[in-house]
Amino acid sequence: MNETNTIQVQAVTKSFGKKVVLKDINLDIKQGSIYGFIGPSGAGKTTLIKLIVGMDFPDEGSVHLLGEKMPNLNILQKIGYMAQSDALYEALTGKENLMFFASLFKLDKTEKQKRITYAAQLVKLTADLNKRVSAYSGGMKRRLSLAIALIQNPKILILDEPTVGIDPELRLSIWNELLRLKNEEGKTIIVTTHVMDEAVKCDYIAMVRDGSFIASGTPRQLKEQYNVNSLDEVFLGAGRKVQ
Ligand SMILES: Nc1ncnc2c1ncn2[C@@H]1O[C@H](COP(=O)(O)OP(=O)(O)OP(=O)(O)O)[C@@H](O)[C@H]1O
Repeated sequence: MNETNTIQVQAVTKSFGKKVVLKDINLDIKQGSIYGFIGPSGAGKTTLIKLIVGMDFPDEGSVHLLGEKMPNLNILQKIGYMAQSDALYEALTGKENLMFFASLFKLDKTEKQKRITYAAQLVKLTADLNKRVSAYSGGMKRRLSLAIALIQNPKILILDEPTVGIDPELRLSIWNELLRLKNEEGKTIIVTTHVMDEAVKCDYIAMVRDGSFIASGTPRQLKEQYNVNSLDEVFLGAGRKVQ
């Protein structure tokens, strides 16, 4: 398998009990692109992300990252994952959290220090690094989680609603950095979002509803296909088509 096919999802199906949460999902994500999953609450976005990261198994089908079948512990160093709920050590400071997560990866001392400084600056937490996380606001915790996802300089970033609870100015600067990481460093990024103005910044979008992709393509292709001017209208149009 070629490394340019960074993420491949083939005919994936997943159920919880009798509820089918993902139905025959196929994805082929090339290196150096941003892929967005957009869709209403309960559509199956987080479940799909967990299968891609290797936190759960599909019932049918397969997931490959960088040519390796998932789940696979050997490539964890290459994946930065930010979950929807923050998994932080509240009794530790922001810096201690970053140091802890950095120590899980193979980084030498200088590199570790450099990455902590970079990640903290990116999410504008440098001035608050010595405060305990229990004193952080919700938005600060999201920002720290994002910094942790970036700590080992992974090739692949998988971010579940990374900008929820973050103010518009910082959201913009985080998106600018995601675009830079893609353009200059060739990172491959998956994000989930409810926000159309973020979806527009993705190279490809999959609109997810009831466990299926109801539409997918570049933002431009989708608007042309539905002959509309906004992704909101594409989503409404695609939803109507499947009803
Ligand atoms: N571990 C689980 N056990 C049972 N049902 C689950 C489990 N995880 C998810 N589900 C169900 O699967 C469906 C899809 O959930 P999922 O979290 O993937 O949606 P989502 O699109 O990420 O929603 P949101 O935007 O609210 O995060 C929901 O109906 C949810 O209740």
